[in-house]
Amino acid sequence: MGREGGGASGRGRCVAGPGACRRRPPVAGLGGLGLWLQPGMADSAQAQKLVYLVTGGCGFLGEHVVRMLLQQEPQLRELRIFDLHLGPWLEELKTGPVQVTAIQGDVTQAHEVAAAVAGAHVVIHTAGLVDVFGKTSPETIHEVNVQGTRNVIEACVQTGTRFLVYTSSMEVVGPNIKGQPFYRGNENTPYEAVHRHPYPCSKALAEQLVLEANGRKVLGGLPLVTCALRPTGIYGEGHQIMRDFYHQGLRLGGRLFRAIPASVEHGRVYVGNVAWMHVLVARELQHRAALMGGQVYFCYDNSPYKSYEDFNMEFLGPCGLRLVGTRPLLPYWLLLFLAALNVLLQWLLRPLLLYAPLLNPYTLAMANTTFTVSTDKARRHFGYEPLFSWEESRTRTIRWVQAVEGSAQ
Ligand SMILES: NC(=O)C1=CN([C@@H]2O[C@H](COP(=O)(O)OP(=O)(O)OC[C@H]3O[C@@H](n4cnc5c(N)ncnc54)[C@H](O)[C@@H]3O)[C@@H](O)[C@H]2O)C=CC1
Ligand SMILES: CC(C)CCC[C@@H](C)[C@H]1CC[C@H]2[C@@H]3[C@H](O)CC4=CC(=O)CC[C@]4(C)[C@H]3CC[C@]12C
Repeated sequence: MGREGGGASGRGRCVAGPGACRRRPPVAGLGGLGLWLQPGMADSAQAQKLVYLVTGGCGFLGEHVVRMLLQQEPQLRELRIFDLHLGPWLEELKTGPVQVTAIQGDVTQAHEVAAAVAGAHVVIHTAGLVDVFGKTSPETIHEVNVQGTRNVIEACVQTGTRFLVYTSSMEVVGPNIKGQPFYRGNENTPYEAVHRHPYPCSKALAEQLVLEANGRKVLGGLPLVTCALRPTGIYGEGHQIMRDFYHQGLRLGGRLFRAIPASVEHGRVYVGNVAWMHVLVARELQHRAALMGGQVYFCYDNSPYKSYEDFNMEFLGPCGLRLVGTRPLLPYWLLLFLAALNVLLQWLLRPLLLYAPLLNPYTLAMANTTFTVSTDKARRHFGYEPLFSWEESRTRTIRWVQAVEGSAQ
């Protein structure tokens, strides 16, 4: 099979700023819901010899990757979890047969990264600053997402780690600054990937670094094998924005008001499937380096194509919320005005407090631009099939929102 890349390669320009799977269905969830098997229940008959490092392992996606590895990767001997903030839930993982090593560290500190990477066979680099709300400065976003990734690559090269999986994002491709739709596109669909916002700029630069590092000689002389996964909007247990929408709906008397036309499709993927794809890719990269090295893969599953708000209602509806209106209640120009006002308020209030509402010109443009993915590249290259059906993904997410509600009372 020839190399694939091309169209939606995402090696976009930043126009401003700095830039035969063994399936074991998880049975219990995150955050004490007990939706997963106990750690280390992977088949002990298989040789446990590999050391994995997950950066950002205490984040929304990272926690799912960590739990999925413990459950689905039989070759695991040691799992290192590197994060700026370590979660208390890590303690419960330390009782299983796999050695779980929690490392509090900062990806922007090259020596901390090198110490964590030394001796690891595989690195899954999910750590990143996900900020499209203006909470952090563009410089900090660049430092964490780009310099942090550079540090991870250099650590692999210096210490002899050969396999690196990078969590990129659909945002590396788009939506672009022109708001052009990307309708059911794949990794080769032509699209003008031009960004202005610091977050997509940083993800595009970091992805480029990772892909360009493929083939570099690591300590010992063997080549580094890298690839990048590009999730669309991730949802599922632990999704902070879903929680915010839920609480906002409760405050508004069980109602949310439609802001986006129902016809705008937004790509979404369940966190368990994104985690599963990371586990599979990390495993198969070791066997299919020639095919998979230097490649990008969108993360996809069978979640339906819907608008951002209609999709959220799949979970918030069964939790008692209602989306009011079949069309946006406010005209687009007014939303844009309010979004611009929020930017002004953010700037004015900065010396006093951090004002970072969901609505700003960037998030409005994101939510208002069709961006959906339809591809089978991951299936063809490494046999990926979603581990969770849409029904399971939906049920798990609803259960989690209900538990959030319960714990808030
Ligand atoms: N949430 C989403 O919809 C999507 C996320 N992604 C990517 O997935 C990755 C994970 O995102 P989420 O889990 O949503 O975010 P998150 O914020 O929940 O997790 C990121 C983790 O990285 C850690 N981290 C941040 N700065 C760090 C630093 N300097 N050193 C060490 N650790 C640091 C954080 O403490 C956190 O635990 C990110 O790289 C993000 O760009 C990609 C597509 C969609
Ligand atoms: C009130 C508004 C009219 C609606 C706001 C919705 C927005 C907060 C979200 C709409 C699209 C989301 C982004 C999208 O899913 C792609 C993403 C990929 C990432 O890598 C990180 C997260 C995000 C930027 C995601 C963030 C929230 C939205 C902008």
